[in-house]
Amino acid sequence: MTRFDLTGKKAIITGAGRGIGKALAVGLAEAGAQVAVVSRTESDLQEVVQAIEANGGVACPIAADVTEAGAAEKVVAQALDALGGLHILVNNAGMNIRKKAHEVSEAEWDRIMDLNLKAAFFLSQAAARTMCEQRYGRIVNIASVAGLVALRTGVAYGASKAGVIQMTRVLALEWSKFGVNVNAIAPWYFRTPLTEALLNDEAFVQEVLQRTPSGRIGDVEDLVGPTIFLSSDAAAYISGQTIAVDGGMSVYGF
Ligand SMILES: NC(=O)C1=CN([C@@H]2O[C@H](COP(=O)(O)OP(=O)(O)OC[C@H]3O[C@@H](n4cnc5c(N)ncnc54)[C@H](OP(=O)(O)O)[C@@H]3O)[C@@H](O)[C@H]2O)C=CC1
Ligand SMILES: C[C@H](O)[C@@H]1OC(=O)[C@H](O)[C@@H]1O
Repeated sequence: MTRFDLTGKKAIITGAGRGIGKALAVGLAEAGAQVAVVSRTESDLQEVVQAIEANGGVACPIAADVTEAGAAEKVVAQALDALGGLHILVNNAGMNIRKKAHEVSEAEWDRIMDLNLKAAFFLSQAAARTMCEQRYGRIVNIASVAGLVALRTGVAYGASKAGVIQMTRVLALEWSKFGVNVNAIAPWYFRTPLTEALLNDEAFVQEVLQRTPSGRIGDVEDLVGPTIFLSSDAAAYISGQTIAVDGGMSVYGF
């Protein structure tokens, strides 16, 4: 078994109904993990489960709104029941409402924070009870380069993702001694339903490419390898880190 093999590992991936989370769920299953896929839309989840099973993998759907009170405990309990254990949590579910700072409402701020940061924390807290007790766990938080540098994508979103990055560091400080490593991935633009409208505007795409040394928009497959790595034994001594998967964007000075 190679150090990147996830055979025998049980994983929860949130936001796995489409976009990045769907690619991560399929990828972790291909690497050997049994996966619980979480989102609100059951039909999306069934499609992902069928795709994983068609590849010979094991998956179970958990339809849930992770921002609901008590959802984290329920999702983790359902995954433990369905998979018989838990080793990996990928906090991927996230959303954005792109507004200038003058225009952001309290309700919009709360919606973004509730999903991107609060839900990720309480799912981590619920999963870590099992992970710390068994002295093994991998938590991978999907942040954004918006949490590292200032983007035009909105202050609430950027603050939520910066919060995810700092939450990653503090949870790593508390839980690494139990063999529970907590890391984050910070993507730049990838073509998904979340960014479809933006990336259908060729002028906007050209602006993105001008800030991207690699010269291309990310493909969701570019995120699968780094997520498998951080979920695997190969990352046994890595905790609290954020890996920018951004084509070099976050280091582009001038
Ligand atoms: N695409 C990009 O360019 C980038 C994305 N990211 C981050 O990557 C992550 C995934 O983004 P992306 O794949 O583009 O987003 P999508 O909007 O394409 O997919 C989001 C997924 O999350 C699920 N979801 C949304 N709200 C909830 C909820 N309340 N409870 C449970 N599941 C929910 C959606 O399913 P449903 O609606 O059925 O619940 C869907 O499966 C996010 O955290 C995003 O911030 C970061 C940088 C760049
Ligand atoms: C790179 C950002 O995270 C990107 O910006 C957006 O507008 C989308 O919300 C993506 O998350």
